[in-house]
Amino acid sequence: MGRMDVNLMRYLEGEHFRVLVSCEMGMKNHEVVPLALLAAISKIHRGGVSKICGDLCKHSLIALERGIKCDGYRLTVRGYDFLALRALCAREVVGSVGNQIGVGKESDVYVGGDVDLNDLVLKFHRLGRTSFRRIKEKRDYHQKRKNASWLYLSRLAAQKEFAFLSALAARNFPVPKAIDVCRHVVVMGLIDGITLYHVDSLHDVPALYHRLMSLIVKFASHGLIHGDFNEFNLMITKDEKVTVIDFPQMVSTDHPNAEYYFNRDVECIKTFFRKKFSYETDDFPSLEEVERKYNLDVELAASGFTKVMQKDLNKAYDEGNFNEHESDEDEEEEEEETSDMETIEEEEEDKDEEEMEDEKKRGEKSKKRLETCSRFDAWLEDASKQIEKIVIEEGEDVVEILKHQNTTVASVPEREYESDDGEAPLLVEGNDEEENEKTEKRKKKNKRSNQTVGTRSVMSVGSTIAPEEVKRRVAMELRRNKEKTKLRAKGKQSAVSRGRKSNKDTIGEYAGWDF
Ligand SMILES: Nc1ncnc2c1ncn2[C@@H]1O[C@H](COP(=O)(O)OP(=O)(O)OP(=O)(O)O)[C@@H](O)[C@H]1O
Repeated sequence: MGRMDVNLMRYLEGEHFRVLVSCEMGMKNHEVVPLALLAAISKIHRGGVSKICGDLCKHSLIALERGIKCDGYRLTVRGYDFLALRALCAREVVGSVGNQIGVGKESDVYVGGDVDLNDLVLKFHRLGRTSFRRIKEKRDYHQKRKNASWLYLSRLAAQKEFAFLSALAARNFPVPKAIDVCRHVVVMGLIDGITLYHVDSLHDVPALYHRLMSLIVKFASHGLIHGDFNEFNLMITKDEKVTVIDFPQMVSTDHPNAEYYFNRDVECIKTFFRKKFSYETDDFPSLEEVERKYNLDVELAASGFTKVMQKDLNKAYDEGNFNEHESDEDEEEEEEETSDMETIEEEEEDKDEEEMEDEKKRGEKSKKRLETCSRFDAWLEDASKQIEKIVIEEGEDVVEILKHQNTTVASVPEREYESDDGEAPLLVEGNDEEENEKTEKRKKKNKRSNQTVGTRSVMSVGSTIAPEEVKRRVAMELRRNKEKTKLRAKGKQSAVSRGRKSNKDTIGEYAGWDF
Protein backbone atom coordinates (compact mmCIF):
# COMPACT_ATOMS: atom_id res chain seq x y z
CA MET A 1 0.00 0.00 0.00
CA GLY A 2 1.55 3.18 -1.10
CA ARG A 3 0.88 6.75 -1.86
CA MET A 4 -1.29 7.99 -4.67
CA ASP A 5 0.80 10.00 -7.10
CA VAL A 6 -1.19 13.17 -7.60
CA ASN A 7 1.73 15.39 -8.61
CA LEU A 8 0.81 14.99 -12.24
CA MET A 9 -2.38 16.97 -11.64
CA ARG A 10 -0.31 20.12 -11.25
CA TYR A 11 1.24 19.80 -14.68
CA LEU A 12 -1.75 18.81 -16.79
CA GLU A 13 -3.38 21.67 -18.64
CA GLY A 14 -7.09 22.41 -18.84
CA GLU A 15 -7.37 20.83 -22.27
CA HIS A 16 -6.01 17.56 -20.95
CA PHE A 17 -8.84 17.35 -18.48
CA ARG A 18 -11.28 18.39 -21.16
CA VAL A 19 -10.22 15.41 -23.25
CA LEU A 20 -10.23 13.17 -20.18
CA VAL A 21 -13.82 14.18 -19.39
CA SER A 22 -14.74 13.67 -23.04
CA CYS A 23 -13.34 10.16 -22.82
CA GLU A 24 -15.42 9.53 -19.71
CA MET A 25 -18.52 10.83 -21.47
CA GLY A 26 -17.82 8.77 -24.55
CA MET A 27 -17.42 5.65 -22.46
CA LYS A 28 -21.02 5.92 -21.35
CA ASN A 29 -22.05 4.29 -24.59
CA HIS A 30 -18.79 3.15 -26.12
CA GLU A 31 -16.43 0.45 -25.03
CA VAL A 32 -13.62 2.50 -26.53
CA VAL A 33 -13.95 6.09 -27.68
CA PRO A 34 -12.72 6.75 -31.22
CA LEU A 35 -10.55 9.79 -31.78
CA ALA A 36 -13.20 11.42 -33.94
CA LEU A 37 -15.77 11.21 -31.18
CA LEU A 38 -13.29 12.55 -28.64
CA ALA A 39 -12.66 15.52 -30.91
CA ALA A 40 -16.40 16.07 -31.38
CA ILE A 41 -17.17 15.98 -27.68
CA SER A 42 -14.21 18.04 -26.55
CA LYS A 43 -14.53 20.41 -29.48
CA ILE A 44 -10.80 20.37 -29.85
CA HIS A 45 -9.22 19.84 -33.24
CA ARG A 46 -8.55 16.21 -34.02
CA GLY A 47 -4.83 16.82 -34.30
CA GLY A 48 -4.80 18.57 -30.95
CA VAL A 49 -6.84 15.80 -29.37
CA SER A 50 -4.46 13.25 -30.83
CA LYS A 51 -1.50 15.00 -29.23
CA ILE A 52 -3.28 15.37 -25.90
CA CYS A 53 -4.27 11.70 -26.06
CA GLY A 54 -0.59 10.88 -26.52
CA ASP A 55 0.23 12.80 -23.33
CA LEU A 56 -2.62 11.19 -21.42
CA CYS A 57 -1.59 7.71 -22.58
CA LYS A 58 1.96 8.43 -21.47
CA HIS A 59 0.69 9.11 -17.96
CA SER A 60 -1.67 6.10 -18.06
CA LEU A 61 -4.76 8.25 -17.68
CA ILE A 62 -6.26 6.78 -20.82
CA ALA A 63 -5.23 3.77 -22.89
CA LEU A 64 -5.37 3.11 -26.60
CA GLU A 65 -7.31 -0.03 -27.38
CA ARG A 66 -7.17 -1.80 -30.66
CA GLY A 67 -10.73 -3.02 -30.97
CA ILE A 68 -12.05 -5.56 -33.44
CA LYS A 69 -14.27 -2.97 -35.00
CA CYS A 70 -12.32 0.18 -34.42
CA ASP A 71 -9.49 1.66 -32.42
CA GLY A 72 -10.23 4.03 -29.60
CA TYR A 73 -9.34 5.23 -26.16
CA ARG A 74 -10.64 4.07 -22.83
CA LEU A 75 -10.40 5.81 -19.51
CA THR A 76 -8.12 4.01 -17.09
CA VAL A 77 -8.77 3.61 -13.37
CA ARG A 78 -6.06 6.22 -12.79
CA GLY A 79 -7.74 8.60 -15.20
CA TYR A 80 -11.06 8.20 -13.42
CA ASP A 81 -9.35 8.78 -10.06
CA PHE A 82 -7.83 11.98 -11.41
CA LEU A 83 -11.17 13.27 -12.63
CA ALA A 84 -12.81 12.62 -9.29
CA LEU A 85 -9.94 14.15 -7.32
CA ARG A 86 -9.84 17.24 -9.49
CA ALA A 87 -13.55 17.80 -8.96
CA LEU A 88 -13.23 17.26 -5.21
CA CYS A 89 -10.30 19.70 -5.08
CA ALA A 90 -12.31 22.26 -7.05
CA ARG A 91 -15.15 21.89 -4.53
CA GLU A 92 -12.55 22.46 -1.79
CA VAL A 93 -13.54 19.19 -0.14
CA VAL A 94 -10.15 17.56 -0.59
CA GLY A 95 -6.86 19.39 -0.18
CA SER A 96 -4.44 16.48 -0.03
CA VAL A 97 -4.18 12.74 -0.57
CA GLY A 98 -1.93 10.61 1.59
CA ASN A 99 -1.22 6.94 2.17
CA GLN A 100 -3.40 4.03 1.36
CA ILE A 101 -4.87 2.72 4.59
CA GLY A 102 -7.04 -0.06 3.32
CA VAL A 103 -7.62 -2.26 0.37
CA GLY A 104 -10.89 -4.09 0.12
CA LYS A 105 -12.21 -6.47 -2.49
CA GLU A 106 -13.90 -3.65 -4.23
CA SER A 107 -12.23 -0.49 -3.07
CA ASP A 108 -9.00 1.33 -2.30
CA VAL A 109 -9.06 3.48 0.81
CA TYR A 110 -6.71 6.45 1.25
CA VAL A 111 -6.26 8.86 4.08
CA GLY A 112 -6.38 12.49 3.02
CA GLY A 113 -6.96 15.98 4.24
CA ASP A 114 -9.37 18.80 3.54
CA VAL A 115 -8.17 22.30 2.67
CA ASP A 116 -7.59 23.01 6.38
CA LEU A 117 -5.62 19.74 6.69
CA ASN A 118 -8.25 17.97 8.80
CA ASP A 119 -8.08 14.19 8.32
CA LEU A 120 -10.54 12.46 6.07
CA VAL A 121 -10.87 9.20 4.20
CA LEU A 122 -11.16 8.79 0.44
CA LYS A 123 -12.74 5.54 -0.63
CA PHE A 124 -12.27 4.75 -4.33
CA HIS A 125 -14.81 2.16 -5.41
CA ARG A 126 -13.47 -0.34 -7.91
CA LEU A 127 -16.24 -2.66 -8.78
CA GLY A 128 -14.67 -4.08 -11.90
CA ARG A 129 -12.16 -5.81 -9.67
CA THR A 130 -14.47 -8.71 -8.84
CA SER A 131 -16.33 -10.72 -11.38
CA PHE A 132 -19.46 -9.19 -12.80
CA ARG A 133 -21.39 -12.42 -12.33
CA ARG A 134 -20.75 -12.32 -8.62
CA ILE A 135 -21.86 -8.75 -8.34
CA LYS A 136 -24.94 -9.48 -10.39
CA GLU A 137 -25.85 -12.40 -8.18
CA LYS A 138 -25.25 -10.71 -4.89
CA ARG A 139 -26.07 -7.09 -5.38
CA ASP A 140 -28.52 -4.95 -7.14
CA TYR A 141 -26.22 -2.32 -8.52
CA HIS A 142 -27.30 -3.04 -12.06
CA GLN A 143 -31.03 -3.25 -11.64
CA LYS A 144 -32.25 -3.74 -15.20
CA ARG A 145 -29.10 -2.64 -16.94
CA LYS A 146 -27.63 -5.28 -19.17
CA ASN A 147 -24.33 -3.73 -20.02
CA ALA A 148 -22.72 -2.39 -16.91
CA SER A 149 -19.27 -0.91 -17.14
CA TRP A 150 -16.91 -0.63 -14.22
CA LEU A 151 -17.28 3.13 -14.45
CA TYR A 152 -21.01 2.91 -14.03
CA LEU A 153 -20.92 0.30 -11.30
CA SER A 154 -18.23 2.02 -9.28
CA ARG A 155 -20.06 5.31 -9.47
CA LEU A 156 -23.30 3.66 -8.45
CA ALA A 157 -21.63 1.89 -5.51
CA ALA A 158 -20.19 5.19 -4.30
CA GLN A 159 -23.53 6.97 -4.60
CA LYS A 160 -25.21 4.16 -2.71
CA GLU A 161 -22.64 4.16 0.07
CA PHE A 162 -22.87 7.92 0.44
CA ALA A 163 -26.67 7.79 0.64
CA PHE A 164 -26.49 5.08 3.30
CA LEU A 165 -23.83 6.90 5.32
CA SER A 166 -25.90 10.07 5.34
CA ALA A 167 -29.19 8.35 6.18
CA LEU A 168 -27.70 6.16 8.92
CA ALA A 169 -25.83 9.05 10.52
CA ALA A 170 -29.09 11.01 10.62
CA ARG A 171 -30.60 8.14 12.69
CA ASN A 172 -27.61 8.11 15.06
CA PHE A 173 -26.04 4.92 13.75
CA PRO A 174 -22.30 4.72 14.46
CA VAL A 175 -20.98 5.29 10.94
CA PRO A 176 -18.24 7.56 9.54
CA LYS A 177 -19.35 11.09 8.73
CA ALA A 178 -20.43 11.37 5.09
CA ILE A 179 -18.60 14.37 3.62
CA ASP A 180 -19.01 14.19 -0.14
CA VAL A 181 -19.22 11.90 -3.11
CA CYS A 182 -17.85 12.42 -6.59
CA ARG A 183 -17.92 9.82 -9.34
CA HIS A 184 -16.62 6.63 -7.69
CA VAL A 185 -15.07 8.36 -4.66
CA VAL A 186 -16.74 8.70 -1.28
CA VAL A 187 -15.21 11.20 1.11
CA MET A 188 -15.90 10.39 4.76
CA GLY A 189 -14.60 11.03 8.24
CA LEU A 190 -11.54 9.12 9.44
CA ILE A 191 -12.15 6.60 12.22
CA ASP A 192 -9.22 6.49 14.59
CA GLY A 193 -9.29 2.78 15.26
CA ILE A 194 -8.70 -0.69 13.88
CA THR A 195 -10.98 -3.31 12.42
CA LEU A 196 -12.41 -5.82 14.88
CA TYR A 197 -10.44 -8.49 13.06
CA HIS A 198 -7.19 -6.87 14.25
CA VAL A 199 -8.29 -6.44 17.86
CA ASP A 200 -6.36 -8.87 20.07
CA SER A 201 -7.74 -8.02 23.49
CA LEU A 202 -10.69 -6.16 24.95
CA HIS A 203 -11.39 -4.67 28.36
CA ASP A 204 -14.96 -5.84 28.30
CA VAL A 205 -15.70 -8.63 25.83
CA PRO A 206 -19.39 -9.22 26.80
CA ALA A 207 -20.10 -5.47 26.62
CA LEU A 208 -18.82 -5.29 23.05
CA TYR A 209 -20.68 -8.47 22.11
CA HIS A 210 -23.97 -7.03 23.37
CA ARG A 211 -23.30 -3.68 21.74
CA LEU A 212 -22.84 -5.42 18.41
CA MET A 213 -25.97 -7.55 18.85
CA SER A 214 -28.02 -4.50 19.80
CA LEU A 215 -26.68 -2.78 16.69
CA ILE A 216 -28.00 -5.64 14.54
CA VAL A 217 -31.34 -5.23 16.29
CA LYS A 218 -31.28 -1.44 15.80
CA PHE A 219 -30.75 -1.97 12.08
CA ALA A 220 -33.69 -4.39 11.99
CA SER A 221 -35.93 -2.03 13.94
CA HIS A 222 -35.25 0.48 11.16
CA GLY A 223 -36.24 -2.14 8.60
CA LEU A 224 -32.65 -2.96 7.60
CA ILE A 225 -30.32 -5.94 7.69
CA HIS A 226 -26.62 -5.26 7.22
CA GLY A 227 -25.98 -8.50 5.34
CA ASP A 228 -22.21 -8.45 5.90
CA PHE A 229 -21.92 -7.67 9.58
CA ASN A 230 -18.50 -9.12 10.32
CA GLU A 231 -15.12 -8.33 11.90
CA PHE A 232 -13.84 -6.70 8.69
CA ASN A 233 -16.62 -4.14 8.46
CA LEU A 234 -16.53 -3.03 12.09
CA MET A 235 -13.95 -0.64 13.50
CA ILE A 236 -13.10 -0.41 17.17
CA THR A 237 -11.57 2.68 18.73
CA LYS A 238 -9.26 2.71 21.78
CA ASP A 239 -12.21 3.25 24.11
CA GLU A 240 -13.90 0.26 22.45
CA LYS A 241 -16.52 2.22 20.56
CA VAL A 242 -17.90 0.54 17.43
CA THR A 243 -18.23 2.07 13.96
CA VAL A 244 -19.76 0.28 11.00
CA ILE A 245 -17.69 1.22 7.95
CA ASP A 246 -19.11 -0.77 5.09
CA PHE A 247 -22.61 -1.87 4.11
CA PRO A 248 -22.75 -2.86 0.48
CA GLN A 249 -25.24 -5.69 0.92
CA MET A 250 -27.77 -4.02 3.14
CA VAL A 251 -31.24 -5.47 2.57
CA SER A 252 -34.73 -4.70 3.76
CA THR A 253 -36.35 -6.74 6.52
CA ASP A 254 -39.13 -7.26 3.97
CA HIS A 255 -36.71 -9.16 1.75
CA PRO A 256 -37.85 -12.78 1.15
CA ASN A 257 -34.58 -14.04 2.65
CA ALA A 258 -34.46 -11.45 5.42
CA GLU A 259 -34.37 -14.02 8.20
CA TYR A 260 -31.48 -15.87 6.60
CA TYR A 261 -29.44 -12.66 6.29
CA PHE A 262 -30.31 -11.59 9.84
CA ASN A 263 -29.25 -14.96 11.29
CA ARG A 264 -26.09 -14.93 9.22
CA ASP A 265 -25.07 -11.54 10.70
CA VAL A 266 -25.77 -12.81 14.22
CA GLU A 267 -23.86 -16.02 13.54
CA CYS A 268 -20.84 -14.10 12.22
CA ILE A 269 -20.48 -12.21 15.50
CA LYS A 270 -21.15 -15.29 17.61
CA THR A 271 -18.49 -17.31 15.75
CA PHE A 272 -15.92 -14.53 15.88
CA PHE A 273 -16.32 -13.98 19.61
CA ARG A 274 -16.17 -17.69 20.26
CA LYS A 275 -13.02 -18.17 18.22
CA LYS A 276 -11.14 -14.99 19.08
CA PHE A 277 -12.19 -14.28 22.67
CA SER A 278 -13.55 -17.69 23.68
CA TYR A 279 -16.80 -16.00 24.52
CA GLU A 280 -20.00 -17.97 24.08
CA THR A 281 -23.53 -17.17 25.16
CA ASP A 282 -27.08 -18.20 24.40
CA ASP A 283 -28.13 -14.60 24.40
CA PHE A 284 -28.61 -13.57 20.80
CA PRO A 285 -31.47 -11.89 18.96
CA SER A 286 -33.85 -13.27 16.38
CA LEU A 287 -35.70 -11.33 13.71
CA GLU A 288 -39.11 -12.34 15.04
CA GLU A 289 -38.46 -10.55 18.33
CA VAL A 290 -37.48 -7.31 16.71
CA GLU A 291 -40.08 -4.60 16.79
CA ARG A 292 -40.05 -2.54 13.65
CA LYS A 293 -40.25 1.15 14.48
CA TYR A 294 -38.99 2.95 11.39
CA ASN A 295 -39.05 2.42 7.66
CA LEU A 296 -35.57 3.44 6.71
CA ASP A 297 -35.56 0.57 4.26
CA VAL A 298 -38.40 2.12 2.37
CA GLU A 299 -36.55 5.41 2.31
CA LEU A 300 -33.42 3.81 1.02
CA ALA A 301 -34.95 0.91 -0.91
CA ALA A 302 -32.04 -1.08 0.42
CA SER A 303 -32.52 -4.17 -1.66
CA GLY A 304 -32.09 -2.15 -4.79
CA PHE A 305 -31.32 1.37 -5.65
CA THR A 306 -33.33 4.36 -4.52
CA LYS A 307 -35.53 6.10 -7.01
CA VAL A 308 -34.02 9.42 -6.02
CA MET A 309 -30.53 8.13 -6.69
CA GLN A 310 -31.60 6.57 -9.94
CA LYS A 311 -33.17 9.83 -10.97
CA ASP A 312 -30.04 11.73 -9.99
CA LEU A 313 -27.93 9.26 -11.83
CA ASN A 314 -30.05 9.55 -14.95
CA LYS A 315 -29.77 13.29 -14.66
CA ALA A 316 -26.02 13.05 -14.43
CA TYR A 317 -25.91 10.85 -17.48
CA ASP A 318 -28.33 13.10 -19.30
CA GLU A 319 -25.88 15.91 -18.77
CA GLY A 320 -23.61 13.84 -20.94
CA ASN A 321 -26.58 13.66 -23.30
CA PHE A 322 -26.45 10.04 -24.15
CA ASN A 323 -29.77 9.07 -22.56
CA GLU A 324 -28.09 5.82 -21.78
CA HIS A 325 -29.66 4.75 -18.57
CA GLU A 326 -33.31 5.44 -18.89
CA SER A 327 -34.70 2.09 -19.85
CA ASP A 328 -33.80 -1.18 -21.42
CA GLU A 329 -35.34 -0.17 -24.69
CA ASP A 330 -33.25 2.92 -24.81
CA GLU A 331 -30.19 0.89 -24.09
CA GLU A 332 -30.89 -1.42 -26.96
CA GLU A 333 -31.36 1.49 -29.28
CA GLU A 334 -28.25 3.18 -28.07
CA GLU A 335 -26.26 0.03 -28.41
CA GLU A 336 -27.19 0.23 -32.04
CA GLU A 337 -26.13 3.84 -32.07
CA THR A 338 -22.78 2.86 -30.65
CA SER A 339 -22.21 0.33 -33.34
CA ASP A 340 -23.24 2.90 -35.92
CA MET A 341 -20.55 5.23 -34.73
CA GLU A 342 -18.07 2.43 -34.86
CA THR A 343 -19.09 1.45 -38.36
CA ILE A 344 -18.09 4.89 -39.59
CA GLU A 345 -14.54 3.87 -38.80
CA GLU A 346 -15.04 0.49 -40.38
CA GLU A 347 -16.25 1.61 -43.75
CA GLU A 348 -12.90 1.01 -45.32
CA GLU A 349 -13.13 -2.68 -44.62
CA ASP A 350 -14.59 -5.08 -47.13
CA LYS A 351 -18.08 -6.17 -46.27
CA ASP A 352 -20.87 -8.28 -47.62
CA GLU A 353 -23.73 -6.51 -49.26
CA GLU A 354 -26.11 -7.69 -46.55
CA GLU A 355 -23.98 -6.23 -43.83
CA MET A 356 -23.75 -2.97 -45.68
CA GLU A 357 -27.50 -2.81 -46.01
CA ASP A 358 -27.95 -3.56 -42.35
CA GLU A 359 -25.57 -0.80 -41.47
CA LYS A 360 -27.31 1.62 -43.76
CA LYS A 361 -30.57 0.94 -42.01
CA ARG A 362 -28.98 1.35 -38.64
CA GLY A 363 -27.20 4.47 -39.81
CA GLU A 364 -30.49 6.00 -40.87
CA LYS A 365 -32.06 5.06 -37.55
CA SER A 366 -29.20 6.63 -35.65
CA LYS A 367 -29.36 9.70 -37.86
CA LYS A 368 -33.03 10.11 -37.08
CA ARG A 369 -32.34 9.69 -33.38
CA LEU A 370 -29.58 12.21 -33.48
CA GLU A 371 -31.84 14.61 -35.34
CA THR A 372 -34.41 14.43 -32.56
CA CYS A 373 -31.79 15.12 -29.93
CA SER A 374 -31.90 18.84 -29.26
CA ARG A 375 -28.57 18.96 -27.48
CA PHE A 376 -26.84 17.30 -30.38
CA ASP A 377 -28.49 19.79 -32.74
CA ALA A 378 -27.27 22.64 -30.62
CA TRP A 379 -23.79 21.21 -30.64
CA LEU A 380 -23.87 20.71 -34.39
CA GLU A 381 -25.01 24.29 -34.93
CA ASP A 382 -22.29 25.59 -32.68
CA ALA A 383 -19.67 23.43 -34.37
CA SER A 384 -20.73 24.46 -37.86
CA LYS A 385 -20.59 28.13 -36.85
CA GLN A 386 -17.08 27.61 -35.64
CA ILE A 387 -16.11 25.83 -38.84
CA GLU A 388 -17.59 28.65 -40.92
CA LYS A 389 -15.58 31.15 -38.93
CA ILE A 390 -12.41 29.19 -39.48
CA VAL A 391 -13.12 28.84 -43.20
CA ILE A 392 -13.76 32.57 -43.55
CA GLU A 393 -10.62 33.47 -41.63
CA GLU A 394 -8.46 31.08 -43.64
CA GLY A 395 -10.08 32.17 -46.88
CA GLU A 396 -9.20 35.79 -46.14
CA ASP A 397 -5.67 34.79 -45.37
CA VAL A 398 -5.34 32.99 -48.66
CA VAL A 399 -6.74 35.99 -50.55
CA GLU A 400 -4.29 38.25 -48.73
CA ILE A 401 -1.37 36.03 -49.70
CA LEU A 402 -2.49 35.89 -53.33
CA LYS A 403 -2.88 39.68 -53.44
CA HIS A 404 0.61 40.09 -52.08
CA GLN A 405 2.08 37.64 -54.59
CA ASN A 406 0.34 39.33 -57.54
CA THR A 407 1.68 42.75 -56.69
CA THR A 408 5.22 41.43 -56.28
CA VAL A 409 5.20 39.51 -59.55
CA ALA A 410 3.63 42.41 -61.45
CA SER A 411 6.22 44.91 -60.29
CA VAL A 412 9.18 42.76 -61.15
CA PRO A 413 9.41 43.16 -64.93
CA GLU A 414 9.44 46.94 -64.62
CA ARG A 415 12.07 46.93 -61.95
CA GLU A 416 14.30 44.52 -63.81
CA TYR A 417 14.85 47.05 -66.56
CA GLU A 418 15.28 49.98 -64.25
CA SER A 419 18.72 51.33 -63.60
CA ASP A 420 19.93 52.53 -60.27
CA ASP A 421 20.69 56.01 -61.46
CA GLY A 422 17.25 56.48 -62.88
CA GLU A 423 18.28 56.01 -66.50
CA ALA A 424 15.87 54.94 -69.17
CA PRO A 425 15.17 51.19 -69.45
CA LEU A 426 18.06 49.31 -70.97
CA LEU A 427 17.61 47.51 -74.22
CA VAL A 428 19.53 44.37 -75.08
CA GLU A 429 19.11 44.74 -78.81
CA GLY A 430 21.38 47.14 -80.74
CA ASN A 431 23.47 47.48 -83.85
CA ASP A 432 26.77 48.29 -82.40
CA GLU A 433 28.47 45.21 -80.99
CA GLU A 434 30.59 47.20 -78.59
CA GLU A 435 27.59 49.15 -77.45
CA ASN A 436 25.72 45.95 -76.98
CA GLU A 437 28.53 44.45 -74.92
CA LYS A 438 28.62 47.55 -72.73
CA THR A 439 24.88 47.44 -72.37
CA GLU A 440 25.03 43.78 -71.32
CA LYS A 441 27.67 44.56 -68.72
CA ARG A 442 25.64 47.46 -67.33
CA LYS A 443 22.55 45.33 -67.26
CA LYS A 444 24.35 42.60 -65.34
CA LYS A 445 25.79 45.19 -62.96
CA ASN A 446 22.36 46.65 -62.38
CA LYS A 447 20.95 43.22 -61.75
CA ARG A 448 23.59 42.48 -59.19
CA SER A 449 23.06 45.80 -57.43
CA ASN A 450 19.32 45.25 -57.47
CA GLN A 451 19.82 41.88 -55.86
CA THR A 452 21.91 43.34 -53.07
CA VAL A 453 19.36 46.07 -52.40
CA GLY A 454 16.84 43.27 -52.11
CA THR A 455 13.72 45.32 -52.16
CA ARG A 456 14.03 46.13 -55.80
CA SER A 457 13.91 42.65 -57.32
CA VAL A 458 13.08 39.79 -55.09
CA MET A 459 11.67 37.76 -57.91
CA SER A 460 12.81 37.17 -61.42
CA VAL A 461 10.69 36.29 -64.43
CA GLY A 462 13.58 35.18 -66.61
CA SER A 463 15.84 32.27 -65.83
CA THR A 464 19.59 32.80 -65.59
CA ILE A 465 20.20 29.05 -65.60
CA ALA A 466 20.93 27.43 -68.92
CA PRO A 467 18.02 25.32 -70.27
CA GLU A 468 20.25 22.22 -70.41
CA GLU A 469 21.11 22.63 -66.76
CA VAL A 470 17.42 22.99 -65.89
CA LYS A 471 16.65 19.80 -67.82
CA ARG A 472 19.43 17.97 -66.07
CA ARG A 473 18.26 19.09 -62.64
CA VAL A 474 14.62 18.17 -63.33
CA ALA A 475 15.68 14.71 -64.51
CA MET A 476 17.77 14.29 -61.37
CA GLU A 477 14.86 15.37 -59.18
CA LEU A 478 12.57 12.88 -60.88
CA ARG A 479 15.07 10.10 -60.39
CA ARG A 480 15.45 10.99 -56.72
CA ASN A 481 11.69 11.01 -56.20
CA LYS A 482 11.43 7.59 -57.75
CA GLU A 483 14.12 6.25 -55.49
CA LYS A 484 12.45 7.66 -52.38
CA THR A 485 10.82 4.94 -50.32
CA LYS A 486 7.23 5.49 -49.38
CA LEU A 487 6.89 6.98 -45.89
CA ARG A 488 4.98 4.67 -43.65
CA ALA A 489 2.75 6.30 -41.07
CA LYS A 490 3.40 5.03 -37.62
CA GLY A 491 1.10 4.76 -34.65
CA LYS A 492 -2.62 4.64 -34.38
CA GLN A 493 -3.42 6.17 -37.77
CA SER A 494 -2.07 3.22 -39.62
CA ALA A 495 -3.29 0.64 -37.14
CA VAL A 496 -5.93 -0.71 -39.50
CA SER A 497 -3.61 -1.06 -42.48
CA ARG A 498 -0.93 -2.60 -40.29
CA GLY A 499 -3.48 -5.01 -38.91
CA ARG A 500 -4.48 -6.00 -42.44
CA LYS A 501 -0.88 -6.42 -43.50
CA SER A 502 -0.09 -8.66 -40.57
CA ASN A 503 -3.23 -10.70 -41.28
CA LYS A 504 -2.13 -11.11 -44.86
CA ASP A 505 1.33 -12.18 -43.72
CA THR A 506 -0.14 -14.70 -41.30
CA ILE A 507 -2.40 -16.14 -43.96
CA GLY A 508 0.53 -16.30 -46.36
CA GLU A 509 2.66 -18.00 -43.75
CA TYR A 510 0.08 -20.66 -42.95
CA ALA A 511 -1.02 -21.18 -46.53
CA GLY A 512 1.22 -24.15 -47.16
CA TRP A 513 0.63 -25.89 -43.82
CA ASP A 514 -1.30 -29.10 -43.50
CA PHE A 515 -3.37 -29.61 -40.39
N1 LIG B 1 -13.71 5.75 7.57
C1 LIG B 1 -12.63 4.98 7.70
N2 LIG B 1 -11.72 5.30 8.63
C2 LIG B 1 -10.63 4.56 8.79
N3 LIG B 1 -10.33 3.48 8.06
C3 LIG B 1 -11.18 3.10 7.13
C4 LIG B 1 -12.39 3.84 6.89
N4 LIG B 1 -13.04 3.24 5.89
C5 LIG B 1 -12.30 2.19 5.53
N5 LIG B 1 -11.20 2.09 6.25
C6 LIG B 1 -10.14 1.07 6.11
O1 LIG B 1 -10.16 0.55 4.79
C7 LIG B 1 -10.37 -0.85 4.79
C8 LIG B 1 -11.26 -1.25 3.66
O2 LIG B 1 -12.48 -0.56 3.77
P1 LIG B 1 -13.88 -1.20 3.39
O3 LIG B 1 -14.15 -2.41 4.20
O4 LIG B 1 -14.88 -0.12 3.47
O5 LIG B 1 -13.56 -1.59 1.89
P2 LIG B 1 -14.27 -2.67 0.99
O6 LIG B 1 -13.64 -2.67 -0.34
O7 LIG B 1 -15.72 -2.42 1.04
O8 LIG B 1 -13.90 -3.97 1.74
P3 LIG B 1 -14.54 -5.41 1.63
O9 LIG B 1 -15.53 -5.40 0.51
O10 LIG B 1 -13.36 -6.28 1.37
O11 LIG B 1 -15.17 -5.63 2.97
C9 LIG B 1 -10.95 -1.15 6.15
O12 LIG B 1 -10.62 -2.44 6.57
C10 LIG B 1 -10.37 -0.10 7.04
O13 LIG B 1 -9.11 -0.52 7.53
